[in-house]
Amino acid sequence: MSYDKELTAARKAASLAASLCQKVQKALLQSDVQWKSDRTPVTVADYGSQAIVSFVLERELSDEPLSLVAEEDTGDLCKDSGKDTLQRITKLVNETIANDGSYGACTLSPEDVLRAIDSGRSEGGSFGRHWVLDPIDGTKGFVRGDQYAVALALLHNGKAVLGVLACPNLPLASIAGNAPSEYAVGCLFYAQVGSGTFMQSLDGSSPVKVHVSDIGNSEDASFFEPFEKAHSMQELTSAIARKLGVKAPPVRIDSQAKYGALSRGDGEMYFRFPRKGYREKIWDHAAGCIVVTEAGGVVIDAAGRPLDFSKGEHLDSDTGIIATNRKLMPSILKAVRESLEEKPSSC
Ligand SMILES: Nc1ncnc2c1ncn2[C@@H]1O[C@H](COP(=O)(O)O)[C@@H](OP(=O)(O)O)[C@H]1O
Ligand SMILES: [Mg+2]
Ligand SMILES: [Mg+2]
Ligand SMILES: [Mg+2]
Repeated sequence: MSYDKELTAARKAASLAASLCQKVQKALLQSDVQWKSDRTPVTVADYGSQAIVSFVLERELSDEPLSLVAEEDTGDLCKDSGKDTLQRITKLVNETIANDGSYGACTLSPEDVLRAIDSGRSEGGSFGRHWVLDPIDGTKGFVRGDQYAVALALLHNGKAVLGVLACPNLPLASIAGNAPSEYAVGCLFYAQVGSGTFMQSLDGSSPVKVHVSDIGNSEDASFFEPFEKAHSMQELTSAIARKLGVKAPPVRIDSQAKYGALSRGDGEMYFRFPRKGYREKIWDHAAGCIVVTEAGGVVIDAAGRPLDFSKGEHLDSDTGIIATNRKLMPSILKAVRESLEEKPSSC
């Protein structure tokens, strides 16, 4: 089955949302950053990006009802204290749509923006088609001026069938070994089931097909992990790396840009071991997962099972998530199993 039409819409939606985010990141005011009840940050760009993606998908795929599972909701924007923020978001969204030019003189009211953001309340599930959106994955990286990604995937009967990652701050050249890059930044990765993974610049250079690294000896391999210490147990990942004889230091960057970098072979492994009690969300992995698997990689949980996106907004991965190539997977799983057995249970 082809998802070409949906992929074209998704690439446009993610690119337009990324242009809104780039504009905000350049002039980010402290007042643009709020803290949600779960003590994680959200900015006008997270909301604006979600509104843009929802608007574009509705317009480009108007022949089917939109089912969107997305991270943000309008709870805080509907309060009196959210009025100014909503105005700011509405202005950003309308400027972004006007700059794009392909939707004529269309302008959204604040109520339209609230509706667009709240179209992301679908539960998803194992039947039918559901879009999955993280409007800014890596908000902490975004606020810090580092890596972040607009991550959009389509699930069909619980399986990711396409994924797009817009990574505005990711260099077009390899970031292997944290290489400082004087190259242009801004990558768009996209993949459709059975058709491989492609990368182009955000300003639309011709796409190149990408493939994960072919390195089969873990001593020659390097790994990505979250920048935020709170998001993954670095003591555990360094124990795993030691067991594998990895010499290179970890490359720590925010967001699913890690999946993008891995899909083009900048590194060979991505380890993510959240602390006990944390439940992963599907929007943090659906797009990155298919970008890596269509590039010839594998994405599994610590028990070696593929990620299951069919159970609503949560991923019930076992302990941690690993992305790598087929050659390295067996030795990684062995090192993970041994390291988990040796890990003090307090972590
Ligand atoms: N304690 C925790 N453990 C693991 N992941 C967490 C976490 N707290 C937040 N996250 C998730 O980590 C994501 C960022 O991934 P990374 O750590 O690879 O940059 C965040 O996405 P958002 O920034 O979209 O909220 C958030 O969903
Ligand atoms: Mg968040
Ligand atoms: Mg996220
Ligand atoms: Mg997010």
